[in-house]
Amino acid sequence: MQEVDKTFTGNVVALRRMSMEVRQGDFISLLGPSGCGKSTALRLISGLMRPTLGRITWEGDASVDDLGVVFQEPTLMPWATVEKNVWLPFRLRGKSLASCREQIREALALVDLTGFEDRYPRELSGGMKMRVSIARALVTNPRLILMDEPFAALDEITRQKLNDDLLALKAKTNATVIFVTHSVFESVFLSDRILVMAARPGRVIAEIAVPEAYPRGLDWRTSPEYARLARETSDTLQTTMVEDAH
Ligand SMILES: Nc1ncnc2c1ncn2[C@@H]1O[C@H](COP(=O)(O)OP(=O)(O)OP(=O)(O)O)[C@@H](O)[C@H]1O
Repeated sequence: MQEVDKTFTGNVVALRRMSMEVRQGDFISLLGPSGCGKSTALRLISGLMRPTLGRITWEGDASVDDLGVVFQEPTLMPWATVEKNVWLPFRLRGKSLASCREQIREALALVDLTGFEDRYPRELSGGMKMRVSIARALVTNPRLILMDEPFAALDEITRQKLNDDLLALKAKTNATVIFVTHSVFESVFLSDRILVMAARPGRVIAEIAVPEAYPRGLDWRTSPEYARLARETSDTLQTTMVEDAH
């Protein structure tokens, strides 16, 4: 993404000169206050919208058709079983359920839902529904996973558990992830790069590196380096609020 601008009608500058380079295996967080353009950035990357200015380019065999997307709401089909929900990306590509069963089984195993294939969404907790949604995003083995505040609606304990699970999954698959969040702690825990954004106009004001190796767990969450980076990130975010107040 190079020097991308997105302006909506009414002259709302949702993004100004946003640049970002994503490499295989990166875990990047977009962190910022409401309205700073985080979701707009994801929509541009996913091709749901086009930039007003600037370019988004894909290198090698990466492409906009090779994405998995996870939203804040799990957006499962209530009338379909877990297995059929996870089958959806394949179904949209014209593949039969029988031909995808093995991949669906593997994706459900990755999110710890083996044995839940025949359940319906109403029989699952909020955290489990989110895991189904993650399995659906992973099932095609996409080059890039976009996650838009996936855990924001969950309670703190479930959220921490899913953060741990997401990193375990990253360790297993070396997934490349762009993760939108409002949470300083989540961004420092999960990512290796944090892009701190400010609103009006939406833009990146700082990039903070988190040079801690994966896998990360409780030791990382309770380490002095984690606390120091959370402080630095929080202070940087604070400057966006001060600007906002003026
Ligand atoms: N389709 C649209 N038409 C007009 N304005 C829009 C549209 N989508 C977003 N905006 C505006 O663009 C700006 C950025 O919105 P965006 O949803 O990307 O922010 P965000 O950082 O994801 O916010 P939040 O954290 O609240 O989800 C906001 O001012 C928003 O009102």
